[in-house]
Amino acid sequence: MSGKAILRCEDVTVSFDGFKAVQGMNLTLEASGLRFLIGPNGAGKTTLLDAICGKVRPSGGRIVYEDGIDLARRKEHQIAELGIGRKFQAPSIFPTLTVEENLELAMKQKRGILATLRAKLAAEERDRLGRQLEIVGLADRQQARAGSLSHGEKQWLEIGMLLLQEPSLLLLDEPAAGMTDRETEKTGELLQEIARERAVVVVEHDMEFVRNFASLVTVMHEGRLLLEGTMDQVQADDRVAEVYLGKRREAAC
Ligand SMILES: Nc1ncnc2c1ncn2[C@@H]1O[C@H](COP(=O)(O)OP(=O)(O)OP(=O)(O)O)[C@@H](O)[C@H]1O
Repeated sequence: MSGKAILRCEDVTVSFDGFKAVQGMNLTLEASGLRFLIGPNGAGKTTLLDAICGKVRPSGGRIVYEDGIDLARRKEHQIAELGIGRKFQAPSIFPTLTVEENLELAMKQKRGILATLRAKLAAEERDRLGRQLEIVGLADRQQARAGSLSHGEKQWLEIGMLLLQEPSLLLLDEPAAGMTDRETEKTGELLQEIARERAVVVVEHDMEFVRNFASLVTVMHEGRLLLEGTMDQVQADDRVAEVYLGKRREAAC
């Protein structure tokens, strides 16, 4: 691995009433790039993202961000302010507002001002909003009510809203779930694009999606790191086949 790490999970453990959902997990992320996090159900993938964004507190280990900030000691809102964005499966958009208004609100949150929607955006901000609409492919849906968007478009809008907060690290849970094939492809392309300038971690079950868009894959099993590598390496690994792909094959029978 080359480049500078933006995040290092060192021996991270998360317990729920004594049950270790994550146990001694290690993960290093560079400042940019798309990382897929895979593993069978219950492997601890979502819990690891929850620990990084402060939704749950690790019982052991360190989560070191940038130049030595230990996230395990920070509160969820502080972690968000440090530049870590989290997207859950269900989009949290305002359905009665337009696409543009949703993005405006996201931008104002970044400024930390509870301005009304009527407050004029500075020209520079307007440009940024326009660019964001282009990036997430919603330029022609700007005036549409968010509630009227397709499932895929809603997900992209939320990604756009998160990007306006200028995260250095973006964590996403199955962003393409429930999407059409075309939407899934667009989502993969979007993730690759946004991962040029920031670290992006995607928890994913759709192996075809991972195969099409992953360069580096981290496999978790029973709360631990099982393997890290390219999708080819992951697919060729017997342990992965046993714990993950094998289980999937059995399930499909
Ligand atoms: N709040 C909680 N309280 C108790 N147990 C939990 C809690 N959250 C998760 N777990 C347990 O921790 C384990 C890991 O769950 P987690 O959701 O992180 O796995 P996952 O790899 O994301 O799975 P999936 O792919 O099915 O979403 C599971 O056994 C789950 O039941």
